Amino acid sequence: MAASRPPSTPMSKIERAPTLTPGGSSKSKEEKIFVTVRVRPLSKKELAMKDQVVWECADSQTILYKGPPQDRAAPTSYTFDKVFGQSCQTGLVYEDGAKDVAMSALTGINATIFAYGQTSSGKTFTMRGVTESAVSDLYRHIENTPEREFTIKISAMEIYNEDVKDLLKPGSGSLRLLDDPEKGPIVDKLDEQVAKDKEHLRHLISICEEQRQVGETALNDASSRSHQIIKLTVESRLREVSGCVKSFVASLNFVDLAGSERAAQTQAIGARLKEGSHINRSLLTLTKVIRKLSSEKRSGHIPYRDSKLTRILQLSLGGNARTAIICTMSPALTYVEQSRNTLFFATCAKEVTNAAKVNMVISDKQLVKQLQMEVARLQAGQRTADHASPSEILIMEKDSKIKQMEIEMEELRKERDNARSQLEELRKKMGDKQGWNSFDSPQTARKCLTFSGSLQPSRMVKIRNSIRQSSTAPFMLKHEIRKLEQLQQQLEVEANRAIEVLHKEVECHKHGNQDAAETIAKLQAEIREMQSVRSQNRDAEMITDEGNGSDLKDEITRLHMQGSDIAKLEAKLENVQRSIDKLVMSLPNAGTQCNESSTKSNASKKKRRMLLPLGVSNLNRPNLARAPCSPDSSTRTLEPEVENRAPDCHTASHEGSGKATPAKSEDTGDISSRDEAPRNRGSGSVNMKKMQRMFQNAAEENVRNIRDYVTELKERVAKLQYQKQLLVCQVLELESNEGKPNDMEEDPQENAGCLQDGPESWERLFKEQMQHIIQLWDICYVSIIHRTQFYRLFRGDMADQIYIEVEVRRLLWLQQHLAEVGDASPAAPGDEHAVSRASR
Ligand SMILES: Nc1ncnc2c1ncn2[C@@H]1O[C@H](COP(=O)(O)OP(=O)(O)OP(=O)(O)O)[C@@H](O)[C@H]1O
Repeated sequence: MAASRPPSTPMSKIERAPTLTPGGSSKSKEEKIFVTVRVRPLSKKELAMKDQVVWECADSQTILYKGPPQDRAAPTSYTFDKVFGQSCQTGLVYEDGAKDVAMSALTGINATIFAYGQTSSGKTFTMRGVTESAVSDLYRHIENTPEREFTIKISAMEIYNEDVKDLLKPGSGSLRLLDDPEKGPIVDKLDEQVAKDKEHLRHLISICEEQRQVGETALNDASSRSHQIIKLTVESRLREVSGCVKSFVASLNFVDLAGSERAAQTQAIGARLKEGSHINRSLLTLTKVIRKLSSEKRSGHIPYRDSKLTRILQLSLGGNARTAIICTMSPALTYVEQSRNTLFFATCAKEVTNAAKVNMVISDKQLVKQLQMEVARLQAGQRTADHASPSEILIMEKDSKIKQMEIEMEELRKERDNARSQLEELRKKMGDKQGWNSFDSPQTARKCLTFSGSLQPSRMVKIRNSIRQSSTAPFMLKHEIRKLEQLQQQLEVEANRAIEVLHKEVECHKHGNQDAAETIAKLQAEIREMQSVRSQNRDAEMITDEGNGSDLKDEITRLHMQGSDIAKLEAKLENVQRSIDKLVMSLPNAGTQCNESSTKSNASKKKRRMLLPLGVSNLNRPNLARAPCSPDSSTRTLEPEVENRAPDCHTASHEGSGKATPAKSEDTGDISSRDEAPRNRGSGSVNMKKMQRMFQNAAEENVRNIRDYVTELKERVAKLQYQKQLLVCQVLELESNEGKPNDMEEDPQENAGCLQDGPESWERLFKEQMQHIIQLWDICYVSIIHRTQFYRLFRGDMADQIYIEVEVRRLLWLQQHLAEVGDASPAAPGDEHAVSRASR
């Protein structure tokens, strides 16, 4: 029943109702048509006829039949959303019966208010007041809502004799009805005007009323002969426009129907009769539609299309709109049947359910802008994909390659990190096992310094780096220092032994050179004295070494102290050799075999004197950068197999002299060998001269052998001196680099790989390094003398590897130094200018 209707929305809420968020409510809301009944007062004619008032409003929603009993089946009480008695003003009817629905248009909800009733029941009277109030309220709301911009448009039509006519455009003829898929039925070419303001709208509305077909009937002097529909389109949007803001748009229809009439009562004839016929027919269709819509079985056919009125009002009848129907009726008994029909219609109408929803649209301007942006985006994508210029294609390809390279670089970084971590683990393990800070065996040290590969530029850099790493390692230097110390001691012993043997040989050789013998004896005494001093020093050094290990600086200092000793030894050997040379020259068989070597030896001695031997006072970098002193004055080629090796007595003596080795006879002091003694004893008839000559020849041979042996010792001492110099260079380099970060990454992996290399690899590496050294000699203006000495002394023994590396290291430093002073251009071999520079 209508009694269960929710109360209408107060106007105050409508005026300041919060604006709905666009898109916040697109869901429809079902709502039944709001139906009210207004009973007008008795008209003058009804009063004149003393017609009886038979309808009375019992309350605001109930109307009762108070007249004489008629049809017992007819109800006497009707309830609606609102009933307005004879004294109610139109304002109240609007407020309570239409305003809520009308103001829905401000929030995007379609709204329709129409009046239904018999002719002269007061439909036009009511609708004019309702429309006027709604217009007033619309503009009042607009004025109170400055944040939104509103637009109100008006169009108006009448359905007169089933023709649709434009009330704002008189003479436009009958307009067609079209079905729009979205909007529903629309009137084609219906004029629509924008109301500039409230007055303008009122003016336009008044024009519509003036254009409406009105005719005089018996019941109404100004009877509306058509259905009038004034349509207001209300649009609103926020004034601060953003891209996503949409507008509300809704239609507010004011429908003033023509009244049903009975021809007998209206006494219509002619046109009026025809009009009445159309009116009644369309109203009958409306009634059918309402009845259908109000029935429980709504799924059946709704005859909207049976009349233009129902077609045009289709959305307002059971569709997307809120609808309010004001049914007007006369209270007179005379029209009780028509009033009952109205109440029956109203009763049906209040059962019709609509499904109204907020209508949001994007304005054309916004829509165009949005579409333009979308088109631009699509065009850009299309151009990129299909119509890129050559330069754009190139850039895209580059970008793709860069991305690919970045990916590959990332993979390489990961591989590098993995390799480093694995290497670090390997180092730790090896460090734990053998202790990288202390090499106990020369073999281990040598393996650590092993290189392999070809002498490509990159390989050269690796060699340099490895040299930097390996040759500057303190433990390696210490090891080499110790080795040199041993060699030095060994040479001292050998030299003393050789001198002793020589001395005995000379003493036993009666016709030997007495001066030489004295000289040898004197030297022998000096050497013994030197040995005694060396033994004391060595005892003290051993005490130091038994501690926590001596400092490298101390080591090299001690080696230098020994260096003075070995220099003395070298000088003594020089003297001994000179004496032996004199002795040999005094021998009867002294031939030309010795002349050549002696001549060259003397020349070498002169050269050697021109060069300063390395001493303590030379321990500074510039001096060290010079070519080291020439240690040798002999032309004898030093065989690799005897280098730095203690020769045994047999190998020290040349072939054919082993049987006459003086060492074998030193115990007895006899110059004759034991092998020779029986021979002497068993040959008493032998000519003594012949015997003496044989002894003399043997003695001479011994002397020559001793001379060769001494020469060999000299060579070894010279090499020892040279090695010491290189070690000093390296120690100084190490000290100068102390605390500095290593600017080159160590490549332990490379060294680890070299551990597997053998002598063949070393031979190849030696050749490469020598090529490198020769190149650096040219670059660094190294003297020809130094080159010759180095080339002769280091012939590829693996034990000399460290000195090869040190030479490279020294030359690299020299190259860098010369580059800094701006003179590092390669010199042609034999260039005197170059020689002088490298020797300065
Ligand atoms: N509530 C009312 N109070 C006072 N007078 C009214 C009321 N309703 C209608 N009238 C008067 O009744 C007469 C007929 O009213 P109206 O023209 O509005 O009827 P109608 O239903 O529109 O008729 P029709 O269908 O023929 O056009 C008018 O003169 C009008 O002034």
